[in-house]
Amino acid sequence: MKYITDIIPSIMVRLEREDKEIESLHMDSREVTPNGLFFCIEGTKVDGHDFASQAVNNGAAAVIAERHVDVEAPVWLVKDTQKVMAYAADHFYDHPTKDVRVIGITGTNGKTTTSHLVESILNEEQTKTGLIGTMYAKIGSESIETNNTTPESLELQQLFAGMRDKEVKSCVMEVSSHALQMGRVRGVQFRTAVFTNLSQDHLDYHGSMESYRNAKGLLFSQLGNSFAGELSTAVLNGDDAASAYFEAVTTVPVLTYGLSENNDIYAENINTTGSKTSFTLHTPWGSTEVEYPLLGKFNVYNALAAIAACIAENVSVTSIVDGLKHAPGVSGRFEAVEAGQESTIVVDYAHTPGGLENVVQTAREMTEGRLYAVIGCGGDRDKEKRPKMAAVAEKFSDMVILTSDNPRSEDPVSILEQMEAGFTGNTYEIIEDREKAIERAVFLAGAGDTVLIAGKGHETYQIVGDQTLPFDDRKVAKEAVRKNNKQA
Ligand SMILES: CC(=O)N[C@H]1[C@@H](OP(=O)(O)OP(=O)(O)OC[C@H]2O[C@@H](n3ccc(=O)[nH]c3=O)[C@H](O)[C@@H]2O)O[C@H](CO)[C@@H](O)[C@@H]1O[C@H](C)C(=O)N[C@@H](C)C(=O)N[C@H](CCC(=O)O)C(=O)O
Ligand SMILES: Nc1ncnc2c1ncn2[C@@H]1O[C@H](COP(=O)(O)OP(=O)(O)OP(=O)(O)O)[C@@H](O)[C@H]1O
Ligand SMILES: N[C@H](CCC[C@H](N)C(=O)O)C(=O)O
Ligand SMILES: [Mg+2]
Repeated sequence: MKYITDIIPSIMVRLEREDKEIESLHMDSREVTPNGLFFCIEGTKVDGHDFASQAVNNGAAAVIAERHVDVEAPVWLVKDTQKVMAYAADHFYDHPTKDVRVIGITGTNGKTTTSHLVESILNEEQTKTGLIGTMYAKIGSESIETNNTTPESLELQQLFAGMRDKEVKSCVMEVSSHALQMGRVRGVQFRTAVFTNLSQDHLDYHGSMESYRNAKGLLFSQLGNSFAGELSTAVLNGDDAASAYFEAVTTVPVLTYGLSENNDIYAENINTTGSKTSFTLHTPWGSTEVEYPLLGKFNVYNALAAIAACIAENVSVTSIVDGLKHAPGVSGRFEAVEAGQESTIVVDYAHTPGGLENVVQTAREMTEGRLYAVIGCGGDRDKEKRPKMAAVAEKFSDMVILTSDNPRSEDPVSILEQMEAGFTGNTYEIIEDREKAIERAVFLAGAGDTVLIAGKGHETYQIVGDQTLPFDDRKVAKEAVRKNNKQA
């Protein structure tokens, strides 16, 4: 049991307030339980202030709001409920990140992949680690469903508290630019913060590349001395121009990684054999050979980011080498689909021009025959990336099939027209139905050819309007091979 004054810094409160004992924190009126504290959040669809009375009817002891709401319970007025909620959650759960070391990863692409590499390395030394990201949250081997890449603060701090209770020593997490901008991670004590890369995404939300970058910068500007008095570390991709900004906004020591020798940590002699990559790793403390089961230059960066983060976390070189070697493939990231077909079929999560460029190039390099790219762009997301993704796919493939990828509330045909504007030639087809688009590519591809199906990766659904329908690129591709064999 805690009092409101125990969890809300007084400086954030605007007017006098009546203290209350509270047992739980809520941002959804429908989930409020007796003696809960309800935070009114203005969302994109509705305004939480309109649900304050429902929250009180459900037993809320008090309400935290940005403006007056007419309810039979004390109302505490604050400037920004979402940010106050983040601090309150950290206090409510008694600062879990004091005990759980948090490694935060931000950047446009590579967060999920890098976090899994870090997890694999940490598991060499720790029996139970935590992970929070796009696909799920994990406490040891227990997987917990999440909605967002970086959950809202209440869910996030609850996850950290669960980790602390289960004696998790370290947690690696993806920190999205949305989360940084909305303050979901305020109060989180990051020990190591990692930057992967910056390229275009989410301009619908951030407005410009500069404010997108600045949002990511919040991870580095909020780094400082940890509760334990230890220094935090900023791990930066020294080959990416945005790192100069992150270095400028942080006060903590910086460790850089990349392919150029100017970096503290860099790779040399990169080699690919079968499904494995190896390189010579150079660090200020010595050199060693590493090997891991991922392909592509972009994954060299992800491996280096994971290595640098683990060096910052004092993990031994032996564990780093072994952890990378034993790293499992990440679901839906350059995942090969095997259904006995003659062609190579790869499912990937590239959903930005930068991500797609890397992955199409990697597919091109490993393809002797023709490369077929099946791509789409999400609805209710950055519109500017649509023609750019089409252009990038056209540049490196022999044929592009444009199709739907979570059109959400938008007209799928209009999304496809916006993508089509990016083509300069005519080696493409437009097949709105994703299943048919995949079937078409599988039908066209023969021995030596590759079909790259990008955009949905691990997703097992297609969001059309407000319906979430089952859809898994891997299953559909397998079924397409089966149908194709039957017809032949
Ligand atoms: C734009 C955005 O970030 N939206 C998030 C937001 O939802 P919303 O704004 O639609 O909320 P809303 O439905 O309008 O409701 C407003 C408030 O009223 C409350 N409410 C609502 C109804 C009711 O009856 N009672 C009630 O109290 C809601 O609980 C909420 O507190 O709050 C939800 C709960 O935390 C989030 O799940 C949701 O993320 C949605 C799913 C989303 O798509 N977010 C994306 C843009 C996002 O955050 N992406 C990033 C980056 C991904 C990447 O890596 O590229 C991420 O971290 O996931
Ligand atoms: N370091 C990288 N540089 C460029 N592209 C990358 C890199 N790593 C992965 N990609 C591409 O981006 C896709 C998504 O990778 P991943 O899921 O690791 O990124 P993410 O940052 O977690 O994405 P999200 O923003 O959706 O959480 C991959 O499928 C691949 O195509
Ligand atoms: N985290 C990204 C994932 C995009 C995946 C793609 N399949 C889409 O729906 O646009 C986003 O929410 O923008
Ligand atoms: Mg991710």
